[in-house]
Amino acid sequence: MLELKNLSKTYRTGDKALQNVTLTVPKGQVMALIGPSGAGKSTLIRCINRLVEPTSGSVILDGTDVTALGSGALRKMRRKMGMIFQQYALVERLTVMENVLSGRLGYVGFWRSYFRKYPQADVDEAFRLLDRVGLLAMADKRADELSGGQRQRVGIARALIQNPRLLLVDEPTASLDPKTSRQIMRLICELCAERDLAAVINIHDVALAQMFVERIVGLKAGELAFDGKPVEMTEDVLTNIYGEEDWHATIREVDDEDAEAEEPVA
Ligand SMILES: Nc1ncnc2c1ncn2[C@@H]1O[C@H](COP(=O)(O)OP(=O)(O)OP(=O)(O)O)[C@@H](O)[C@H]1O
Repeated sequence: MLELKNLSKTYRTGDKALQNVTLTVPKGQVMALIGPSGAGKSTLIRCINRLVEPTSGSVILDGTDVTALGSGALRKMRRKMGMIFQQYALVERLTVMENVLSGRLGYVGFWRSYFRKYPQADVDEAFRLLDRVGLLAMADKRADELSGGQRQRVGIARALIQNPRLLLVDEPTASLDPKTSRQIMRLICELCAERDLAAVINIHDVALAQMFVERIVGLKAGELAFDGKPVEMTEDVLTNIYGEEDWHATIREVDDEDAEAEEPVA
């Protein structure tokens, strides 16, 4: 469904952030992207929706070469890619509902969105999504009244109201406590499963990635250094990606019972 072919990015500064990255993400697959700071994870995610222009190579989504699109077609294509950010990127003075509805901006006309006159179907869907992410009672609260975990749930609902085919998720749990981080990862993975949505999740926490996703890709200095299942993530693999350390405590013995024992999101 998503294909990256020899994707490379060299910034004007000469930094080779990505070098010949080739990988395919099938429909419905949730993939975690790990790697040390500066390995190119954010660059890769941003090259997919061309917030960063790749220097060479291509990004194919549902058979369309995203890298070849003009600006109008790119705008339409971006509707298919929901983005979830580390710092949530909410409009603080707007309500939870308004923030969720802003995910429809790519669909409704300028004046309609300017006057915040969203179609009733969008409003109904926003209520459904808020219910699903556990925030229905908060629909009228201002974003700046929410906790980090609640903000990220709004960010998730805003990405989903776009009705995307792919979720691009940049460090969704970096600002959250360990329990909330698990809840957010679980929610993202459950929603992807419910909607047969593919996701690329950029994440520093290797154990958290192992706990929830089915595939982990490791980047090192802009190149693919690992592509496999969570159970294949050994200490040697981590040493290759991050360098020499005692990785024993980081690596999690993954088994299905563990994942099932987690309590569901309230
Ligand atoms: N706008 C930019 N201009 C120049 N160089 C950049 C720019 N953005 C990133 N880089 C460089 O590209 C490389 C990859 O950066 P990137 O942010 O993609 O890594 P990352 O793996 O996401 O790091 P982190 O985990 O710290 O967010 C780094 O060497 C970085 O300095």
